[in-house]
Amino acid sequence: MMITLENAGKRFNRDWIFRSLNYQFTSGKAYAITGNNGSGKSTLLQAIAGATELSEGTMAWTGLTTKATTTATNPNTNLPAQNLPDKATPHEQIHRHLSIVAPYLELIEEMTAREFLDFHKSFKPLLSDYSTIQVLEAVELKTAINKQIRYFSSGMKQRMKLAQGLFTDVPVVLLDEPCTNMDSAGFELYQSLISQFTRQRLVIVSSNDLQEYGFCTEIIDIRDYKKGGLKS
Ligand SMILES: Nc1ncnc2c1ncn2[C@@H]1O[C@H](COP(=O)(O)OP(=O)(O)OP(=O)(O)O)[C@@H](O)[C@H]1O
Repeated sequence: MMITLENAGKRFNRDWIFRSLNYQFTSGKAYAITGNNGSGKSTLLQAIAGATELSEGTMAWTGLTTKATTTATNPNTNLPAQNLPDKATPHEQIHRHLSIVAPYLELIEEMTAREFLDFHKSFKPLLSDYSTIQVLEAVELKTAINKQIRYFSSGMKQRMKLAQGLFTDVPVVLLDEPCTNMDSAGFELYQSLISQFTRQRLVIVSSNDLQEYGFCTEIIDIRDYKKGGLKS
């Protein structure tokens, strides 16, 4: 699958956050969005997620396969359904195909770790072969399985967010400052999880910290897309 930005721009009031951004993100690759504080990394990530509208240009997700049966055919061509031309996913459905880890997305503090993951998987399945317990084990939170999230430390909450983000069965993983509040063991865990669970997916990391985005092969410096002023 692909995410394509064409002539994309976003502004808040009179300030352009980014502009004239042409870019194609493809499955199986990892991308980093870098830039100083307030430069627009999170804004770009939210635009890619379809959570914020662009002010100009377009953003399209194409090539997402709906699990067609082998007997389904295109009535116009009689070819198997998987040969149908790529159709852009409607923006209101994009959220179904992504997981996002971000400081501004809160956990449900009244729930225990187990309840939270069970609730989450009723909307989006976990990676096959992973039970709630196995996911919590993988992020080293098994001993906190029945603890309410409100009593978690900030680093434990971040591990919980990573569990939700990386173990959800979706093709696109968006990570905004994914190691916020993590200690050195947390960074190591993050890097190990990334190498195990993101290989076949499209991953985009918004960060200034090489420990968070060092595995990415493509770098987008948001400061390269600042040209232009207010169009009148
Ligand atoms: N809803 C909004 N309304 C107005 N301005 C906004 C809004 N959201 C973000 N901004 C502004 O857009 C700019 C980019 O913010 P953004 O959060 O994308 O930056 P960032 O690069 O992710 O920053 P940081 O590294 O500090 O997380 C900032 O100047 C911010 O104040």
